[in-house]
Amino acid sequence: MMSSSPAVRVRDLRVVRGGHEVLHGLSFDVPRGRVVGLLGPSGCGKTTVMRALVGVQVVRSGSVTVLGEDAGSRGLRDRVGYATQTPAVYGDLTVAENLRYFASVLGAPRGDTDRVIEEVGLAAHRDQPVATLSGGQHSRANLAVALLGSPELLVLDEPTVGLDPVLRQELWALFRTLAGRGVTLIVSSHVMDEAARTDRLLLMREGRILADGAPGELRERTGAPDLEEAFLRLIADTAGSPT
Ligand SMILES: Nc1ncnc2c1ncn2[C@@H]1O[C@H](COP(=O)(O)OP(=O)(O)OP(=O)(O)O)[C@@H](O)[C@H]1O
Repeated sequence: MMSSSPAVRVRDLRVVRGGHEVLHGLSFDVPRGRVVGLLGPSGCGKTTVMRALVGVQVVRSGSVTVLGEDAGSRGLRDRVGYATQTPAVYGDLTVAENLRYFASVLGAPRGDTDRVIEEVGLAAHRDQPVATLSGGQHSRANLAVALLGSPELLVLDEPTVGLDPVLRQELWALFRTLAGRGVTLIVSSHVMDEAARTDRLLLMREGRILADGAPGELRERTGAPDLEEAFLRLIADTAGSPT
C-alpha cells in the first residue's frame, strides 16, 4: 500500500559539490507522520541532503525516493514544502502580498494565505513589508510559504534560527500539530536541545549518518545523560572503530 511506504527513502546517496564529495553514500528512511531532526555541525551536509530531497541537488549516485516518487518529480510539486535557510520571500512586498504571490505560483487555494499567516503567528504583521520585519518574523514568513497548499512532506532548513525561546517552542508545537495530521517533517538544526523534541534523529557528521534513532534510544545506547553528550560519545566511538 502506498501510504505504508516511508515518506523518504534514501539509498547510497553520493553528492559532489565544488569538486569534493560532500555526501559519502547516505542511506536512511523517514517514516510518515513523524518529526525527524537532521542534526549535525555546520558544514556536515544537512542542506545538501535537504536539496537532494526536494530534487534541486545534482547527485553523483544513489537514489532518493519521496512519497513513492523520484525526488524532484513533477507530481511532487505540491506535495512537498521546502523552506530554505536564507528566506526566499520578497523584502518589498508585505507578508500577505508575498503569500498571495507564492500561493498563485504553487496553485494553492486562496484561503490558504490567511491560514498560514495565522499558523506562523504573523497575523499582526500581515500588511508589513517583509524588509521591515525582525529576523525571527522574517524566517516565519519564509516558513509560511512552505506551509501553503498543505504539503504532505515539509523540509525545513534551520527554521528556528534567530528565534527566541518562546517562538521556538510555538513553532515546535506547530510542527507537532502538523505531524498529528499526518504530515512528515524533516527539520534541520545544529542546536542539540531541539533534538529532544523530535520523534527521530538523524545525526550527521562530515557527510555521513552517524546515528539514526529516537532521542531516548540514542541516549540509552550511549549511556549519555543528554543528547549533546550522546553525540560526542558517538563521534568518539566512530573515531575509535575501523572503517
Ligand atoms: N555551492 C557549493 N560549492 C561547493 N561546496 C559547497 C557548496 N555548497 C556547500 N558546499 C560544501 O558542502 C558541504 C556541506 O554543506 P551544507 O551546506 O550541506 O552543510 P550544512 O550541514 O547544511 O551546514 P550549515 O549548518 O552551516 O548550514 C560543506 O563542506 C560546504 O562547504
